[in-house]
Amino acid sequence: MGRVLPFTGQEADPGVLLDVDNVTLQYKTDSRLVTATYQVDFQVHRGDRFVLLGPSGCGKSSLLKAVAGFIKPVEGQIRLNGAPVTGPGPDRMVVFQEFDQLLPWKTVFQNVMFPLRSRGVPKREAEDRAGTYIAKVGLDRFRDSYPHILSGGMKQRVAIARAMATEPEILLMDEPFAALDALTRRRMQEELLQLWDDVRFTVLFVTHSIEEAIIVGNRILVLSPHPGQVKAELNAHSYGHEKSEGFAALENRIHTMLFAEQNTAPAPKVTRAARP
Ligand SMILES: Nc1ncnc2c1ncn2[C@@H]1O[C@H](COP(=O)(O)OP(=O)(O)OP(=O)(O)O)[C@@H](O)[C@H]1O
Repeated sequence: MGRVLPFTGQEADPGVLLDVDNVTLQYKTDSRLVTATYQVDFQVHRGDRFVLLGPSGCGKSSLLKAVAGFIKPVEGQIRLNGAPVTGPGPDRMVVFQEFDQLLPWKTVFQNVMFPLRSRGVPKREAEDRAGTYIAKVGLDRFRDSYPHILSGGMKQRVAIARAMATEPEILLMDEPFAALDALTRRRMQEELLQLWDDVRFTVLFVTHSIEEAIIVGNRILVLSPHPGQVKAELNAHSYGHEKSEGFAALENRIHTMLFAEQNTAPAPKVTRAARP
């Protein structure tokens, strides 16, 4: 549960679930220090489909890992429900790009049950939840199948059902559809939006596809090339797969931000679209 924050002179926004506050992330290797992101700021509200978008190497995955609690910021702080993130926790679940996230010796149903039982969810409740979420991702007929007979898209559906069944505060998705063929990827994006309509979960979604960001996200954080800094935060809540004029305009705007301005230093001033 959220804790009471010390008075800072600013009213905390009660709608904010995740607060990434001035976060710099670095990796130390034997030969050098790599700055992955520099002073990144953003806030995710409950029910947001919040997308981190930027070129390869700008630190999107690093930010997601920091939110998951796998790496610690060298500057700034990450807060969930007002409490600092100090490590992994059951309030955050990650869905990765790889198809081998599932335990190959367990069936679909057992895979979805596994994190529930290891968190102490009583058996009956765990079975109900697993069944519900397997149905929500359309895999009822495959609940007793083993992962090796499933397609890449089906495996990702199981990974999503498994994460959602734990009912985390926030679902963290790291390019979950990037390894799928174009048609399956499109179908998975639609299914994710349907699932969101149904369950209204909060998701932090990493992609380097501008199109995917606009389709999946209601908010898009555009990051500069390495080291990632915030270029802009934009609204994209009203676009689906149909490419309207608005969709194309937003796509062009983001494209210009990411590519045409690549040779200019990241602007210190952040363009932040007001929440609708
Ligand atoms: N374990 C690590 N050790 C050292 N450097 C790392 C490590 N992980 C990532 N980096 C570096 O940090 C920077 C950001 O990497 P990150 O994977 O977060 O970017 P990304 O935007 O997710 O890229 P991509 O879209 O290609 O996955 C890159 O320069 C990368 O080489």
